[in-house]
Amino acid sequence: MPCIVGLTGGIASGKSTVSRRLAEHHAIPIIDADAIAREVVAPGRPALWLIARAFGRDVLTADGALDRPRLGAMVFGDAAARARLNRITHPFIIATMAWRLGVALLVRRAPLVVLDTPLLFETRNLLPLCTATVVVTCSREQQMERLMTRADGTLTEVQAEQRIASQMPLEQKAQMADFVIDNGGTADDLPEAIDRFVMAISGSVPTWFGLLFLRPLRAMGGRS
Ligand SMILES: CC(C)(COP(=O)(O)OP(=O)(O)OC[C@H]1O[C@@H](n2cnc3c(N)ncnc32)[C@H](O)[C@@H]1O)[C@@H](O)C(=O)NCCC(=O)NCCS
Ligand SMILES: Nc1ncnc2c1ncn2[C@@H]1O[C@H](COP(=O)(O)OP(=O)(O)OP(=O)(O)O)[C@@H](O)[C@H]1O
Repeated sequence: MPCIVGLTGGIASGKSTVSRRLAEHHAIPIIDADAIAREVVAPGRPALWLIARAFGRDVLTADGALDRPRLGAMVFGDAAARARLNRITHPFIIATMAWRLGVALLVRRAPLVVLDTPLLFETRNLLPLCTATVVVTCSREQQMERLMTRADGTLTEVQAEQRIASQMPLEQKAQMADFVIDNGGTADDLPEAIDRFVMAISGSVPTWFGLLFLRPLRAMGGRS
């Protein structure tokens, strides 16, 4: 029985860094919601047309692509606008993720697949599929600092704070998860924490337990 791990965290807490090591060092297939979220809004795709209809043609660049900074500025400080964007994009993202999960499990016969999903606990759409969940954590100050550094001057402090506030608090996610990868140390500390997690997931959560107990519990909205 394969194991499907839902990987999540807060914005800039280190999910992609963890995913990269899981893929490169442990050969685990990763299905990356952020990457798919970009694919489904590529020029010519129906989601982009729906976004332009809902938010106006101003959210497109001169060459017809999505103006991500502009749309980001519109949705991260406005819950209603964000919900509207999520209603458009999430069905396309979920369908693509489910399809790729099917390919990884049935065609590639992967024993373990990771769904890298920032909003795993917020939307709960993919939670019923997961046999285990893991959250990448760090402090709020580290989140701010990493987010600002990565944005390289393109985000104001207020915008960075809005992005953090648009997600469930990281401590709450950590409480809901089966596993936590602490990324509160340096980048050099992280590989060891990831490898410990891989050992734990390979040994201590029998998939039958996840499928029989954790998944139905999550589907009912209960805590794992
Ligand atoms: C608003 C958009 C255009 C901003 O693009 P931008 O390039 O600045 O950010 P990027 O897509 O790289 O996302 C960075 C991080 O922001 C956070 N984030 C993205 N979308 C959302 C959202 N709707 N709600 C809360 N947090 C979000 C995630 O932690 C994500 O990892 C883009 O994030 C988007 O289209 N979001 C809607 C799709 C979505 O929900 N994606 C998240 C994965 S399901
Ligand atoms: N332990 C660490 N110390 C310092 N910087 C780190 C550490 N871990 C990751 N980073 C850096 O922090 C930034 C955010 O990391 P990463 O992109 O992995 O986060 P994420 O959770 O995937 O972000 P997002 O939610 O935006 O997709 C990156 O620039 C990364 O190089």
